[in-house]
Amino acid sequence: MSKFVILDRDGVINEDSDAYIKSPDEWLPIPGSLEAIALLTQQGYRTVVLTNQSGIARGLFDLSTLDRIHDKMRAAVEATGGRIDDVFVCPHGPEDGCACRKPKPGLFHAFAEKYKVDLKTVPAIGDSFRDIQAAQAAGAQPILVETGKGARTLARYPNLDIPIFPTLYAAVQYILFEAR
Ligand SMILES: O=P(O)(O)OC[C@@H](O)[C@H]1O[C@@H](OP(=O)(O)O)[C@@H](O)[C@@H](O)[C@@H]1O
Ligand SMILES: [Mg+2]
Ligand SMILES: [Zn+2]
Repeated sequence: MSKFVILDRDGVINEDSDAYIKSPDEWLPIPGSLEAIALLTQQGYRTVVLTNQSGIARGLFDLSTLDRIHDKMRAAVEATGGRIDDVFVCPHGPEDGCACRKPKPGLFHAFAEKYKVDLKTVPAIGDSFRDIQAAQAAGAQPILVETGKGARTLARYPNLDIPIFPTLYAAVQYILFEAR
């Protein structure tokens, strides 16, 4: 039985921007995040990314640019000894009423269906409140990191009853410790 970890992208793996990540050049890894994914891979975990990319619907970048951003992300992770097994994207905007834009759980359901996984066994690491909401709606195990928008999330919701860590690396160490 494969062990999975779900990661949000912007603000967890790479630096986020209020102006969106619109090109491969704007995609910059958060210090320690590539090493955190490598640690998961080396410990036998499969890593999937679930990400809102409303920049597509907003016309800020197109799907081929998003593919090039993800090519850069995968290459950077692999160069550090890790692997990203899959990426699930919501390309829609807030007004599109789709089922896949977090905080809705549609991306989680698409992942669980494709890999035949029981989501209650899967940690889901994010920086935004909507990441936590989507994980809870899907029955996964939400974890907040304070990178990206995480510090803002924690300031706005100081009483979150979920594991909270300063970085992805710290969150991965917690996951590995809990699983021993
Ligand atoms: O954190 P993930 O899900 O990987 O991606 C978030 C991005 O799609 C963008 O999501 C936007 O939210 P709106 O989509 O405009 O509400 C803003 O928060 C941007 O700053 C952010 O870069
Ligand atoms: Mg994020
Ligand atoms: Zn969507």
